[in-house]
Amino acid sequence: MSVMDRVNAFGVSIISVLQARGFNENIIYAINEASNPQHLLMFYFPFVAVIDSVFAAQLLLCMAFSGWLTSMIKWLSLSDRPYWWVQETPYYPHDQRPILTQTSQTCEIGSGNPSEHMTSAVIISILFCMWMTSYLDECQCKINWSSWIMFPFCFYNALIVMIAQLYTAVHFPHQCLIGAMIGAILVPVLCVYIIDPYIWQYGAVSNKDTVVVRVWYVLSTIGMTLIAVFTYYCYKSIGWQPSWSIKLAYRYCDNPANITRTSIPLFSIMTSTAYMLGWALFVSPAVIRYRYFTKPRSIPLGLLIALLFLKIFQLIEHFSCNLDIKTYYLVQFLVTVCKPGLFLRVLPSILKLPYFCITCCERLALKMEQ
Ligand SMILES: O=P(O)(O)OC[C@H]1O[C@@H](O)[C@H](O)[C@@H](O)[C@@H]1O
Repeated sequence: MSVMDRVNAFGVSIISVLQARGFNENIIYAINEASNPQHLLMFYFPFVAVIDSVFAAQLLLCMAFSGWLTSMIKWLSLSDRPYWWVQETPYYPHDQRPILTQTSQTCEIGSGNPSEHMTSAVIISILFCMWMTSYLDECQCKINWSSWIMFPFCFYNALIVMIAQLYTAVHFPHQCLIGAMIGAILVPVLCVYIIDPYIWQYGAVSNKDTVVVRVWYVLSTIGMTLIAVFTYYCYKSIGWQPSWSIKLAYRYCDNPANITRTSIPLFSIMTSTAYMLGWALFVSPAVIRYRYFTKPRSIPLGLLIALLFLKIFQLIEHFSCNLDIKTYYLVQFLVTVCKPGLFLRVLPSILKLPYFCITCCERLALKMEQ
């Protein structure tokens, strides 16, 4: 028995205890959906962008980079998920194999380590706390005990998502902990060394032309894409089957209709690099002009337009999902690259339009009166 088998078996015992205890499945499903990395970028990001472009820019890069990193680690770690491991492993004697209940969210098809849901949950929690702290500072509401709320908030958020992930038998506990750790390390590193210096123009980037910095970011994204492609073909050349986990998922998933093509690491890498490219192309220090305290801006109009954009993306998704897989990926890639431009450049400018029109009308009326 390997150490990994023992760790996995310990995880299966925890999952069995949770499943035996029973939870409200609708709440568990909602928690998993709310921490789904694709949903965070697809739905949270546009609405966060309406409120605060700096928060949105931080969220976008942290999520995109973590998507790329976790997918790469998944490829390298080649790790199992509980729902198929219990049925495959020789660890248990035949008559003592535990039975894990499967739900409609169990059949994830990528390899299991780390949990991307956990990374996303930790990222959004920490960023939200950072944003809240800055908001309270701005409102002169310096609350000394804010850290007493913020840290437990992040911790309980992570714990709730971990329980939901374990309950659905998608991950082992250690995979959740590794996912959480990645999120907790990535946010400070990316914010302190990349995002904030660029947006607030301090440190090494402050002496450089924005265009030069942007070119560097684009080249970095291309480099990361090449690393992913290189890893993929290196693996293939040594006889690794990228589809190994997909085959296991189809073999052991009770209802294969629950398997979605967007849950494979390749799709996650494609969307992550597209978001990073969009970030490199469209994020600039100008995003500080559109923050929660910036006036005058019409937030209801912003929310409406964000909904409209989302509807358009849904339609594109609807029509492109019948295309062959390569064209589908290409369409998704192009749409994803444009999203940061739409939500961080176009949308904030539109929010100022009603006030601009009112000011123009007032000036015109004043002139006519004179
Ligand atoms: O590693 P996890 O938490 O199981 O997440 C895997 C995948 O889960 C899917 O539900 C998401 O749509 C993907 O974006 C994600 O890559």
